[in-house]
Amino acid sequence: MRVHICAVGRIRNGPEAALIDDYRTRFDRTGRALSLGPLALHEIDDRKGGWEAEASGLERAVPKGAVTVALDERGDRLTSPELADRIARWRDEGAGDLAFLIGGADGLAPHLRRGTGGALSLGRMVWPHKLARVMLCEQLYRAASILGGLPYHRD
Ligand SMILES: C[S@@+](CC[C@H](N)C(=O)[O-])C[C@H]1O[C@@H](n2cnc3c(N)ncnc32)[C@H](O)[C@@H]1O
Repeated sequence: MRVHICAVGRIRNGPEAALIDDYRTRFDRTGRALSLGPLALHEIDDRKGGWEAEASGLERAVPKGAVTVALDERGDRLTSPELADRIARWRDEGAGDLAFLIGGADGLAPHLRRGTGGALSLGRMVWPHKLARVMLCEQLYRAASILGGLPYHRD
């Protein structure tokens, strides 16, 4: 199952880019034996068009038929093993693509705040979109390490 992050805003250089690259590489390496990945990033321009343009950019970036999960602070608060279980279930049910959606400064348009795979919260506080992307990449790597039986996650 291919995994996608469709996110408003561009991250070029800096600490967030380095962390995202690191977790993405680790996810791809660990996921290969688990039929997970690669992890693709799709960035939507946040400089023109406002909310509606961002929403249609996100919709265009999502592969046809993908299970979609919105990142939203009002979403489901899962443990890391619960997220890993959900990802394994979508994979085992035959989903070809899994796409996570991250909004920009104004958040996701209301109709995108819950995907076909629900909404995922990283806690009740609001994080900058760049940090939300880093945290999601880390949780994806953590999920792969849990499913692969690696000693990275400790309860
Ligand atoms: C700066 S936040 C936007 C906050 C905006 N006020 C809202 O109502 O969504 C940018 C994006 O980061 C993600 N994000 C921020 N905090 C989050 C959290 N606690 N859980 C899940 N996603 C979060 C969401 O995708 C959000 O659209």
